[in-house]
Amino acid sequence: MSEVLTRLEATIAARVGADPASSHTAKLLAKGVGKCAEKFGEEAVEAIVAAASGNRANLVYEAGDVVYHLMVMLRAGGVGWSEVLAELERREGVSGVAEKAARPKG
Ligand SMILES: N=c1c2ncn([C@@H]3O[C@H](COP(=O)(O)OP(=O)(O)OP(=O)(O)O)[C@@H](O)[C@H]3O)c2ncn1[C@@H]1O[C@H](COP(=O)(O)O)[C@@H](O)[C@H]1O
Repeated sequence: MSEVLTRLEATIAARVGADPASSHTAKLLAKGVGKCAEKFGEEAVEAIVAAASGNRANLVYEAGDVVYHLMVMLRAGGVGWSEVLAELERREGVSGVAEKAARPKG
């Protein structure tokens, strides 16, 4: 599963500076991290609506959009997927209550 995300991250990286007319990723990246974050938020809302309405097929589809737009936003924000994985690994075995105290401020 994570290989798909690794490939997707590489594809997104390869779209930096590409022609926005032929690549949705290039179009988003060219607009900057703010627009990428906005799109991520929109896709998250669509996934929320699918989940809340009990539409399983839509939820799977919208979750795909959410993950793709998360990866684009991370790229625009200069964060590598390996950093997110390292953060998840760090949390393994740590209780959610203790984790809250480790959250970055601001
Ligand atoms: N996983 C995705 C993916 N998921 C969703 N989308 C696109 O995200 C867009 C979301 O729909 P919207 O209506 O919100 O977007 P829009 O109307 O095109 O854009 P706005 O003008 O409204 O901002 C659609 O155009 C989808 O095709 C994706 N586009 C690309 N990928 C991956 O990225 C790869 C590279 O794509 P390109 O950058 O387009 O070559 C693809 O092979 C895929 O692996």
